[in-house]
Amino acid sequence: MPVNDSIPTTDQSDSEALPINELFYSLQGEGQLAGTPSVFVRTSGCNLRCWFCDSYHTSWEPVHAQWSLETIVSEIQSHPADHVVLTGGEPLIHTETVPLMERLTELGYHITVETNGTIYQEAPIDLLSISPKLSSSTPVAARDPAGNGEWADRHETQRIDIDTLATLLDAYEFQLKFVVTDADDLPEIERIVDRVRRATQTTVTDTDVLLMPEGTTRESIDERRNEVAQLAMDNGYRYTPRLHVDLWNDAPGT
Ligand SMILES: C[S@@+](CC[C@H](N)C(=O)[O-])C[C@H]1O[C@@H](n2cnc3c(N)ncnc32)[C@H](O)[C@@H]1O
Ligand SMILES: Nc1nc2[nH]cc(C(=O)O)c2c(=O)[nH]1
Ligand code: SF4
Ligand SMILES: [Mg+2]
Repeated sequence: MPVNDSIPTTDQSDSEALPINELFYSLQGEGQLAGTPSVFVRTSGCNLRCWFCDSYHTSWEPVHAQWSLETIVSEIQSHPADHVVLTGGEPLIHTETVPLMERLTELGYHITVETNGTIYQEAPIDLLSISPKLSSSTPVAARDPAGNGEWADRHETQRIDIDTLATLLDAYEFQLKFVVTDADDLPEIERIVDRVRRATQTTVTDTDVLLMPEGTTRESIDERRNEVAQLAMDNGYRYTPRLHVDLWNDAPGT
């Protein structure tokens, strides 16, 4: 999934440039702000390797061009939205996202950051959409999309960092958005939420916890939607759709 070739790439000495995989205008498909017109800025590179990653070309096989802060901002301004979603890959591995968020805040944008919750950056973030990764995301050999389980140990070691999660919750408005593959994920979600509650100063209500069905196509979401909705009801958690998948299936740039 290459980036838009018509955008000039910057020279490598630009200290605020970012590796951009794609930038597009859509409706926020997930979480509390689902349905909100938003510009998505997708950085490339990730410290984890979920077997199901729906952004394969930012994690398993990164593809990107270096875009200057000015280019990113002017591309954002070309769309009729006042919400920006910074995602990836893992956007917070890049310190250059901080000046970008500062500039966007000066311009009056609402900023959501989609993150796996393993990295803290101090930045003007309006909603931190944290998606802590469960053991069912680990790329064991049988589920490895690119190799033979070489990433499994590293992913397993890094995917949950309770202290960082607590720091993030204390710093930002947040949602905790878990990708659910089946009912076996629920005990682990409860354990993580319980550990985070004990580590943070911030109140985490059950409706701050969102369950989202795993799946990148209408067919796969159809298979899980009702089971995940029922699990949300049974536990008092919130359900979130994947509205973009319902609307546009797996079309690029949506
Ligand atoms: C590609 S990730 C990028 C942000 C960050 N690395 C993270 O994982 O939160 C964006 C969102 O898509 C979710 N996601 C990725 N693959 C998915 C899949 N196959 N089914 C459902 N959600 C998925 C992630 O959990 C996260 O909430
Ligand atoms: N429409 C739409 N909504 C989204 N919400 C979070 C996304 C992401 O990939 O982070 C995403 C995405 O890729 N598309
Ligand atoms: S943490 Fe996010 S970007 Fe990284 S592999 Fe998992 S879903 Fe993909
Ligand atoms: Mg996505």
